[in-house]
Amino acid sequence: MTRIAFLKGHGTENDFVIVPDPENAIDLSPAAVAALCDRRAGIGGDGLLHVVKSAAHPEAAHMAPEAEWFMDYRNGDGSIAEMCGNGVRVFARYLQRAGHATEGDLAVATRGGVKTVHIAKEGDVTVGMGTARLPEGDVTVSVGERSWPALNVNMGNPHAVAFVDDLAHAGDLYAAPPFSPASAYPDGVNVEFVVDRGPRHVALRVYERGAGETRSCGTGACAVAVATARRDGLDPAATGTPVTYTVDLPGGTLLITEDPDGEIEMTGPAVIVAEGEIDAEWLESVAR
Ligand SMILES: N[C@@H](CCC[C@H](N)C(=O)O)C(=O)O
Repeated sequence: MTRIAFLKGHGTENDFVIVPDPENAIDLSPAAVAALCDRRAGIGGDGLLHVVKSAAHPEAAHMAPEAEWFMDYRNGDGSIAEMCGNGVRVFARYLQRAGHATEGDLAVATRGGVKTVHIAKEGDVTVGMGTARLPEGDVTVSVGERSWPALNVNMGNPHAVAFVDDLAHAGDLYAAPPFSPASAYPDGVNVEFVVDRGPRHVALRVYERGAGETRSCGTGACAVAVATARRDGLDPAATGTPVTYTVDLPGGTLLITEDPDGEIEMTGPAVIVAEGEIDAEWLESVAR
């Protein structure tokens, strides 16, 4: 029986199946990814980190001179996303563990561009997430009878950030919260529900596009920090002073700093919990 190596990891309990495949030789169709991420019939994960050399992937070859490795990120339903903030920390932790990276700064290619990750020997990992875009346009997010205005924040991937009185008002989040206008997010959106916890301290729940409600979302935490800073009248570009928010998620806490040049840094844990082998015949049988 042919076997394919995998690992399992998480960042603030946003969990991933990791498939090392330097030469991009494994056919990871959307169906194969969804089967691997299935929590009952597969390994289980909010998403999958396909670890490929940039030079070996058509979407990343142009980044190869800057970043040897490409994070080919997939959502748990098999769809493709531009960026995953928790995933890129876990990706870097895997590269360190596998001996492909040492402590210090590491450039990682993603669909959202090249990100610089700072890896310590153990403990937290910090990643430069780039800048946030705040596309114009009013958006409303609903759950049952309740609805809220939401701020549009793009971290490479789309987010709608809604401030609520109580995180329980987001309900059971078994389905994607409807938004309007329907044209606001042609490719879907990640929705964050946010409450205040104290000065520069918030908590959130998130419904992730392609995964459902998850225990954490790194790009979501960055979007929330930027949205909250603007709501609070804090703009590092205007004051020349960095702003840091503590963001509590169901699975842990992330620290998000926005610099005066708009660059956002995220710090949080990245843990590898297991490694094993996938039965290649099973994968083949579920791949189509
Ligand atoms: N969990 C991720 C975000 C993953 C992608 C997202 N579901 C999307 O479709 O945009 C994170 O930590 O940022």
